[in-house]
Amino acid sequence: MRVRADRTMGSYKAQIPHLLSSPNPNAKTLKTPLLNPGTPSTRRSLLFSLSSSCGFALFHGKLLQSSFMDALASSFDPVSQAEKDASSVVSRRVSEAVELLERGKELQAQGDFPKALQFFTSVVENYKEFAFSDYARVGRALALYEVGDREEAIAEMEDVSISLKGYPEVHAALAAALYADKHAPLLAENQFAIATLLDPHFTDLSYVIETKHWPPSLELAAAKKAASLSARLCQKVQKALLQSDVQSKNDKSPVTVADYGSQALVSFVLQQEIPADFSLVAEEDSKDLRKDGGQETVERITKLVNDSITSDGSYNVTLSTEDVLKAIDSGRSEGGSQGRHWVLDPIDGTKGFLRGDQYAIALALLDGGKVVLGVLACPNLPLTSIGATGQHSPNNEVGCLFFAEVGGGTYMQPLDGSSAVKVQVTAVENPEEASFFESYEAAHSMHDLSSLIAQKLGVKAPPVRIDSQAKYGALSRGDGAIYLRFPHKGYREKIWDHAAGCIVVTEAGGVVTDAAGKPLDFSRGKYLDLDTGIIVTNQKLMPLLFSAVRESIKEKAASL
Ligand SMILES: Nc1ncnc2c1ncn2[C@@H]1O[C@H](COP(=O)(O)OS(=O)(=O)O)[C@@H](OP(=O)(O)O)[C@H]1O
Ligand SMILES: [Mg+2]
Repeated sequence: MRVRADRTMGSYKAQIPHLLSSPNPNAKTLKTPLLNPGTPSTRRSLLFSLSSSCGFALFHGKLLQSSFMDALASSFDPVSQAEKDASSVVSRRVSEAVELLERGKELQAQGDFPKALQFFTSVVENYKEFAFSDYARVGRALALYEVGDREEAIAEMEDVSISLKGYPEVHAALAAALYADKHAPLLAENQFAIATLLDPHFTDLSYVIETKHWPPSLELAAAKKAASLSARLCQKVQKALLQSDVQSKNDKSPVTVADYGSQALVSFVLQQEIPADFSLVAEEDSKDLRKDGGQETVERITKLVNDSITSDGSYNVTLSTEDVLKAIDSGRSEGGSQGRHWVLDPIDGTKGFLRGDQYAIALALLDGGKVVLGVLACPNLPLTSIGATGQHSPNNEVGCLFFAEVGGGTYMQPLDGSSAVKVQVTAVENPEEASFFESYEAAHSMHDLSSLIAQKLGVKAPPVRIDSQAKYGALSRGDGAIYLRFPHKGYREKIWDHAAGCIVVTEAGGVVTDAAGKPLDFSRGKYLDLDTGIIVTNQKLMPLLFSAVRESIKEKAASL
C-alpha cells in the first residue's frame, strides 16, 4: 500500500474512486462475451455481433457491393424471421442498458451519487442476462458507498471482486473501504496488491488521483451534503425572519440564528462523514451565545439543527445545546500551510440574507495551503443566468449548488438535487461586451474605483451588485465576465470569503488574483493579507483588466 501511505493512509481517510472511468488499457482483457454465461449462446449472439450497417464484404478476395450481398442474403438466408426479431430485441436491450450505464458513469463523475445509484441499480436488476451488467455492479457498489450504505457497498465489492476477475478498480476500491471502514489494513493491503498487479498504474499516485479521481470524491459528497442541508436550514429561517433573530457582534454586523445553525450543522455533518483529522476554520464562535441571556437563542439554534438532521434521516442522533455549542466552536482552527482544513462561511452575505437577497453557504477544503475543493450553496440565485442587470424573471426557479474539485472542473446543480451540469466562464474577449459584478454594500468595496476601471475598459453595462460569493458562482457559469472587489483601507480579507468561490471560478476556466496580479494565498491562516483588492475574469480578458486596474489605482491615489 506504498502509494497511498503519504496521502490516503495518513492524514487522508481512504476513499473510493470514481471507478467507472474508461477501462484501463493495461489491465488484463476482461470477460468479453456480451451475454452472461447461462444465456443460450446461439446464432442470435452471432447475429447481434454483426454490424447491420456493414456496406461491403469480402467474397473470394473481392469487395462486393452491399446491394449484391443483400440479394445474395435474401435468397440464401439461413436465419429465420423469428431469429432476426429475437436478435433485434437483444440489440435494443443492449443499447438501453449501455445508455443507462453511461448515464450512471456521468452522474458519478459529477458527484451525483444518489442518481448514479438509481441508474446502476436499474442495469443490475433489469439486464442480468448481459455480462456487462457486472460492471454496473461495480458502479452500484461505489455509489452505495458514497451515499453512506457502506456495509452493503463493501459486501457488493467483495462479491464483484470475485465474479469480475481482472478489474483492478474493484480491488483498489475494496482496499480503500477495508482500510477506512473495516480497519483491516492487512486485507486492504492484499486487495491493493492485486490492483497494482493487474494494473501497475495504481502504484503511481498522480495517475490514481488525476485519472481515477481518487481519493477526493468522498470529501466532495460530504461537503455537498453539509452545504445543501445548511442551505435548507437558512431558507427556513429567512422565510420566517423575525427581528429577534438578529443579534449584534462586536463589529456590529448582524448575526442570525441561521449563521450559528448553519455552522453547527456543517461541522456536525463533516465530522460524521470524515471524522479523521477534522479541522475547521469558520467565521462564528459561541462566545456571545454563552453569555447571559444567550440560552434561548441556543435552544432555537439547537432545534433548527436537530430538525435538519431529522429531516435528512441519515443520522440517528439528537444534539444537546452543549453539542451544538461545541460543534460551532470546532470551527476555531487557524488553518495554515500544513495539513488539511475545512474553511467555512456559514452565511456569506449576512446583510443580503437579512434583506432577503443573495447569500451563500461557502465551504472549501485546503490541503497544504491550497484549495482543493469548494462548494457554494446559493439558495436565492436563479438557476438561469441573472444577466447584465442582476435581474431575472420572477418565475425563475432559484437555488444553486456550485461545486469544484481541483482538476475536475466546476458543476452547478439545483439545490433540489436534480442533475448537475458542467459550467464554464464566459468566452467574451471584448470588454465592451463584458458586464461586471461587485459588492452590493458600498462599505465592502469601492464602487467609484470599479466604475473608473469599467470606464477604462469600455464596459457598457452597469455594474451587477449582488451580495456574497454568489458573485463567484454566477461568474463561473458565464453570467458576467468580471468581478471587482476593492475593500476600503484597513480591511483584512478572510479566507472563508474567497476559498470556495476561488476554486469554483478557476475550475470553470477563470482567473482569480489580487490587484497586483498574484494568486490568492490561502496558506497563511485566517487572513488573506492583501492590501490591493481582488479581481476575477476569464484568461483572455485578464491582461486588459489588469492594466486597467493598475492605471485606475494610480489615478485614484494621485487624485487624493
Ligand atoms: N468593511 C468591509 N470591507 C470588505 N468586506 C467586508 C467588510 N465587512 C465585511 N466584509 C465581508 O464581506 C462579506 C460580504 O460579502 P460581499 O461584500 O461580497 O457582499 S455584500 O454585497 O457586501 O453584501 C461579509 O461576509 P459575511 O460577514 O459572511 O456576510 C464580510 O466577510
Ligand atoms: Mg462572509
